[in-house]
Amino acid sequence: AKARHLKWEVSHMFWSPDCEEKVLIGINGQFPGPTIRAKAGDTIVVELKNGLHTEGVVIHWHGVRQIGTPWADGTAAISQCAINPEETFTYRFVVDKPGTYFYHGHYGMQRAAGLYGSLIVDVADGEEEPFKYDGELNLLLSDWYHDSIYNQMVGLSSSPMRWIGEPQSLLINGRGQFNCSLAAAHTPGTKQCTAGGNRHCAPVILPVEPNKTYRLRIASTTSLASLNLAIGVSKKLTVVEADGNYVEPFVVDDMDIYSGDSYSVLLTTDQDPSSNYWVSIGVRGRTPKTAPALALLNYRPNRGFKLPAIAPPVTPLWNDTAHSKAFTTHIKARAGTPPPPATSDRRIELLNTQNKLDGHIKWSINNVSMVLPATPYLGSLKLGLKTALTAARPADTFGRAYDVTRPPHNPNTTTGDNVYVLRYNTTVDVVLQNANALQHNVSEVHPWHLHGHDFWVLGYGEGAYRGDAADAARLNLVNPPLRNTAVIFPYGWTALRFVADNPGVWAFHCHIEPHLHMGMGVIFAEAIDRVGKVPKEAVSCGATATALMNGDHL
Ligand SMILES: O=C1O[C@H]([C@@H](O)CO)C(O)=C1O
Repeated sequence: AKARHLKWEVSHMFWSPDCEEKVLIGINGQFPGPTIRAKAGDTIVVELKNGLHTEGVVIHWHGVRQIGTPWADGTAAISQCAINPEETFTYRFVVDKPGTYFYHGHYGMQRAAGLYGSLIVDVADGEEEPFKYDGELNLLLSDWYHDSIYNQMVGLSSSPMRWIGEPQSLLINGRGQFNCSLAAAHTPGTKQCTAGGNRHCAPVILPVEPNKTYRLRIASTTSLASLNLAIGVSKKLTVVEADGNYVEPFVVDDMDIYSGDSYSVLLTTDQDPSSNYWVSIGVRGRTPKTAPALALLNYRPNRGFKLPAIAPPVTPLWNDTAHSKAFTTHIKARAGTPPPPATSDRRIELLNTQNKLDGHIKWSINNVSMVLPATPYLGSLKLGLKTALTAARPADTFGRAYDVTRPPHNPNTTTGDNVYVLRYNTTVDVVLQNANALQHNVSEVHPWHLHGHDFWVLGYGEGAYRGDAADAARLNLVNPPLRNTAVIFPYGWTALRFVADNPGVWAFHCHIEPHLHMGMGVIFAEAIDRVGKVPKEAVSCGATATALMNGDHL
């Protein structure tokens, strides 16, 4: 294992990810940010300089559990102070598990402004992956809005709310095409994009040799969109990894990818090699208003930009929920994955509702919408500051009387810290309960992401969770997949289990950027008494703060 030192500077830059010039947040002049490639057991050291002029920044290493380093999790107001302009903060953490990961901003809506990149961890020297392949292709998926995140955030917190709407473009490795199609010949009413050039929005070309097996690494950092990916004519994809955990291999024609998910799938290039083929990414779960993203699977020695004669594969209809459920529930842990403890010590049931607060629209968990504090929890809880927690502790249950099939009877909500205090080494069950939003007959998809852990996804159910024998019978304790992101389907529930064995303060939230911004999350404060020495620069800001902590005074 070795240490990999990286020097990064975050800055605003002009960029044209979908051929329209906008301002986004890049790293070292690149968008997406640099790909980190490491081996399991390596230590990653990122010296991150904030080159934004007037706002803080942090970076979260999505899927890295940060065992023993909770201050490196990169969550503003939770694990650290936002890094001020001109300041440098050093992230130092171990990537202990091979897999497909990514990193992204975790302050305000900076992820949606383009602050993200890939993080790929290979097996340690001398180890082997449990499947074989000849080459690798990396697809980092995102969605893109022409409105700045400042416009978006002001809209979301205005009364009446101005919803961000659907994205203008979907991006593959930071590239998309707005107002034109690479496959215009097959898409009536669209104009053909110019394919070539080295512009920011030039299409992604994925070079392959015929009759080989490729590992596609796919991750989604979308702000809003749930996605589906399909490739070429013989679409067979073998799913082998999810969120940095091996899964029991299974074959699909197309696959769903929710924001926060990552996968590896194996693709055999056994199509007629005289042609190139389309990789198509479409929107699921919400009425799409965004054209599919296309990339070219380039069978060598064809030219990269040789357009396929056949149409792009059509991804399933956005509201074919049965198709989505079939895919998601197919995912099982690969043999050899540790099984969950047979029982839990605590069950936390979290009702997800859309609510109103003085005319503003919020998302609430057990009727409390999360707000983050001025002082990061990791420091304030470790020091036992009386001001660290504001409200009473949130409830572990929402009661069985709530009707999840209708808009909330009383839509009024409050705000709070939503901090759950977890005892060391306890086994915690979380049941995420979906419900009807404010509008009648609307219940949305929400992908929930947990920091600091993988959880076992024990099962999914329809309607209200009752905690009775019938619900218990729906849980898989034999080979549930280990993941860090799990979706709740409309009007359904999802049950998760994890062991609170990683002291720290961990966010658990909807990975839809505007929903988190509207309060859709909770915090797990886990065994704070066992958190090691927190670096001062994580939880105090600037040299004067450090000096004061050293006992100096003004
Ligand atoms: O949070 C959301 O708000 C809108 C809608 O419910 C109100 O405009 C929407 O689709 C969301 O996901």
